[in-house]
Amino acid sequence: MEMQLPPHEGDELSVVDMHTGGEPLRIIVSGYPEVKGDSVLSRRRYVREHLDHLRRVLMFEPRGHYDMYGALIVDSEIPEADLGVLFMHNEGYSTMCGHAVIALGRFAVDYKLVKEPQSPETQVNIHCPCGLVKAFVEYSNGKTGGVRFLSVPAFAFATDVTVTVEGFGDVMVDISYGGAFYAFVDAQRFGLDVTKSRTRDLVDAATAVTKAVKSQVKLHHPTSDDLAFLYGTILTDGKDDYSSEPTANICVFAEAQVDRSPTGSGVTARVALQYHKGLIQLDQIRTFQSGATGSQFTGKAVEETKCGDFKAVVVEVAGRAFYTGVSRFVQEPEDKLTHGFLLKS
Ligand SMILES: O=C(O)[C@H]1NCC[C@@H]1O
Repeated sequence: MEMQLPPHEGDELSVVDMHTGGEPLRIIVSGYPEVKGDSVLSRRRYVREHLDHLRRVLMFEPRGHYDMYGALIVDSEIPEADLGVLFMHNEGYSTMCGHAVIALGRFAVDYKLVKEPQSPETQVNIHCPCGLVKAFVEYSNGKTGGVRFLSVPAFAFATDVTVTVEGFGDVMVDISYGGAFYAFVDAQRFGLDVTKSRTRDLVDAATAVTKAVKSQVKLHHPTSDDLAFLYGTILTDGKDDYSSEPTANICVFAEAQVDRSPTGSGVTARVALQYHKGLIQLDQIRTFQSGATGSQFTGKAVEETKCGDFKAVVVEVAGRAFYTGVSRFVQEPEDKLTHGFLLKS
């Protein structure tokens, strides 16, 4: 049978679906109207104000689900960028997404968004809302493979900050930036284990921390106010001292959304924190494992730098993404649920 849709009205939205370490990435390849703006950050503001209905169509049910993640390719104002990108999730638009960069690196080479691919690696410069991220995609015999990327300057924002968390009392957190801000807490503080506890319990604890930090700590980013917000909380297994063994974490971001991957921007922020605390040296590789799926990324600090007055590091994160399919989505005018919905949790 030929896979054609019956006659329908309206524009189609076409996507390529991938996953990185189990975390979905829906890459929107056509069907979006023009995204106005003179910078990637202003385009992020534009989609939030004018095109948010399309995020709900593509991320929410019946086409997506509570934990769906998306990427919209846009123009970049940086001449060396091969592409600009906006990230979307269940609550809005993030500023950095490492699992998406790993998938987009492969996608950009496979879909010819970069000039002549090079072996053994092809460089893809991806302009994320947080800045330019350089991805390096394994390429040989016409096939793409694993991807590593170099982060924007990442820095420990504050360590040992006490916040009062509803249901848990005073909790000490570290706050670090890896293209987005995260709060970090050892899951043992809540009597939880990131690899064994029920996901719902981990989400409840992490969400309570996020709420507390958002209301009790004022964040600041040296280059833009658009970047100065807490994206989520990462619960860890506390194994921050250098070891060749993997260390596990689980990231709860946006509106209690759970990352299936080890979280590329979270690994970046966690490496910056470990480096700041003197627990790792430059070029010392650590393996980070997702508490949700067991999938792994590696991370290492490769260079000292500055971000405003903060001492920062460039972090290299590596992982692998896979294609899962392509879809063409339509919206039938009579369909009352066409605009997307989420179940109340
Ligand atoms: O890998 C990452 O950085 C992301 N994954 C979902 C949440 C973060 O944006």
